[in-house]
Amino acid sequence: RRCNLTACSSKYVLSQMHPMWQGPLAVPGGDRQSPIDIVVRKSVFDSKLKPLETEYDPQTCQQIWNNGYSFLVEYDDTTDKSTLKGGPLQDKFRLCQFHFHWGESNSWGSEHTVDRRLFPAELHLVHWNSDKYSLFEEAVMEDNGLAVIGVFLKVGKRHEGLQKLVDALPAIRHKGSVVDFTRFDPGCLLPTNTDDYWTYHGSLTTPPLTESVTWIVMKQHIEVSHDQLAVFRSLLFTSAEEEVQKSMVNNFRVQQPLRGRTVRSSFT
Ligand SMILES: CCCCCOc1ccc(S(N)(=O)=O)cc1
Ligand SMILES: [Zn+2]
Repeated sequence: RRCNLTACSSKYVLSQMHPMWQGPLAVPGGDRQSPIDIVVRKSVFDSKLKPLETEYDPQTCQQIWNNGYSFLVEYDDTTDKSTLKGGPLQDKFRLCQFHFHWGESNSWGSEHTVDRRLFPAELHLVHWNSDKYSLFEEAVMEDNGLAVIGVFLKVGKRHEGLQKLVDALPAIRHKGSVVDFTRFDPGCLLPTNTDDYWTYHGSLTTPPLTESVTWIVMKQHIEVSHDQLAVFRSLLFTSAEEEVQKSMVNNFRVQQPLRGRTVRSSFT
């Protein structure tokens, strides 16, 4: 693993080039990077944190595609039809896509950890602040531009709602493949209890790693079956033209320094 440490002033964290898709492990001046380890006993209960309010319209679901890092289910975010508000948020946020991160084995794969505990996968529901901005691409550059809900996946019973998505994956095995995907309610992927969560200010976990995300990490996980997760691993990082096919696994970023941030909890 090549790591060209650059000379670093106090302002710059050590920058290491990392192989594969992760890009730089840290960005110059990055003091609110994601993901992080959530140290439960150091999180601070905040009674002002409200319950999450999600209103997702399955009719806004459009397509599912393999972008070479993960697979994304994309929603029509030209109107306020699928929205998130409440929780730690002051504004209304529009759902634009959801995707997952997972490992090559069930022992790891999540991006966030809880007291260093790794989960086999993690779901990210990505929303942008439609009260303040008019496009995701605009919001992604702003401090309060994005809100991402993180949900941990555990291996257990089969997730009936997920199966429609799993059945679509063979059609998008290669990087760049897109297929229509409609009438999918992402609410079915949320845990039954959405009142208990941790929240902190962080960043995108893939390039451009911009520090524009209010993270909302659910305390309660969802369960998916071993076989459902195995289909995630049948996806490929590589496009159909490339000679060497690489299976899409371990598409997670390593935990980043907390840099003095406080993680708040909505529960005691
Ligand atoms: C200007 C184009 C940006 C494309 C990248 O968008 C992203 C990247 C990462 C995440 S994640 N893993 O932190 O939820 C969410 C959205
Ligand atoms: Zn993600």
